[in-house]
Amino acid sequence: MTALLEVNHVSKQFGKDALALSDVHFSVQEGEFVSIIGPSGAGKSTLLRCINRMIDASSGEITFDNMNVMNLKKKDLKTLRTKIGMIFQHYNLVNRLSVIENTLHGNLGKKSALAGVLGLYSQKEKEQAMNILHVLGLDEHIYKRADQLSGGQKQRVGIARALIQNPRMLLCDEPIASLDPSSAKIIMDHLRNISTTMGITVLVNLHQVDVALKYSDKIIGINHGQVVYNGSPKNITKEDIQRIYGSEAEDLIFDVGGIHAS
Ligand SMILES: Nc1ncnc2c1ncn2[C@@H]1O[C@H](COP(=O)(O)OP(=O)(O)OP(=O)(O)O)[C@@H](O)[C@H]1O
Repeated sequence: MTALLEVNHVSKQFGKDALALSDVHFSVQEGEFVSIIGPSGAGKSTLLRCINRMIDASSGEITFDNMNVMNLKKKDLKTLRTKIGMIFQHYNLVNRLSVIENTLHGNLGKKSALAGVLGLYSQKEKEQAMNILHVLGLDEHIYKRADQLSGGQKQRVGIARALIQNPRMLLCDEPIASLDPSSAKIIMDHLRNISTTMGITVLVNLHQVDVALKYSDKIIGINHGQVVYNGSPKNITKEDIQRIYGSEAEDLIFDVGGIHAS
């Protein structure tokens, strides 16, 4: 396997005092399913936002698909963003548009401004959208307005919108934080399936340690902006969870009863 994403010694400073990321270093292989876990304020969202250049890291180097992310100019930045599909906690759908229109919106980045404004999509694009919605179990909702869907259905539309870009990687920022456990399971199963059967790399921020351990090939544990665990979920120990979560760890260790102290 080759590394699709390399994060080398990346730091992010907000203002004078807030060091959100400190010398963060890890790589993600093509097709891997990687979860980033850590307590609130650890730097998980900041890290994802640096990877797709929603914000600029203060120092270090990020390489994605052989592109030097931190030095990209406008046109190449657009290319980067078509290769990285984003999934958000609050879905970020356009409520008044239908499921298929929201899905097709994922292709806006590849269109001219005029075609985008007029909502001009080819028959091929529409067929691709239908196929993706079918895979995600949304056949019967294709023409419904987004605001008529449940949270779990909305998140599946969010995934469809990301997939239509034909991305190399999905970046998912707390994709199940607003969902009930059964909807959350459906979303995680789809994300895992996307990684396994489509070969698309998945990098996901999660609050739920048990879910991260169950679905991931690799866990990146962050505490106070630093990577304190980088490895297989199979090898993670009670001490590792304590290092990642500090004082919050006791409750979580109870949650992940399957792990044992080293
Ligand atoms: N725009 C900003 N300006 C100043 N400080 C910020 C900004 N964004 C984030 N921070 C700080 O950076 C640190 C990391 O925040 P971040 O949102 O990345 O954490 P997180 O691990 O995603 O937290 P959560 O799980 O609660 O979403 C926090 O101390 C936060 O207050």
